[in-house]
Amino acid sequence: MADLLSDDAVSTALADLPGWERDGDSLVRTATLPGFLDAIAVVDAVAREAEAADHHPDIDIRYDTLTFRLSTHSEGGLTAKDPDLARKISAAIDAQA
Ligand SMILES: C[C@H](O)[C@H](O)[C@H]1CNC2=NC(N)=NC(=O)C2=N1
Repeated sequence: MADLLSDDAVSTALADLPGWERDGDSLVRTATLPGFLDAIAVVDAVAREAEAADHHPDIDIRYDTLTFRLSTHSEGGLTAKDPDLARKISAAIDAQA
């Protein structure tokens, strides 16, 4: 169980998450990596973080471009788990870019 974030709390979290935007009940980031294998390396790193957190993003893979979408399905919206995983996804992108 995790509390839904208020609109203000979401805005505050986004101020610290360059590249991420709110889309309704989701946080979304698209990133282009140097190539396909770099993109897959990011997906692999994110998969490990997601398993550790028991919180899983939707991931769209288009050659060298990844789109991550985060929401807490069990709560029907955004919780602290979403910006927490967004930070880890951004770190994985930065490590591979
Ligand atoms: C049983 C397990 O903890 C739940 O299904 C988890 C797994 N991963 C999840 N990921 C996301 N994004 N939202 C959830 O509500 C969620 N629930």
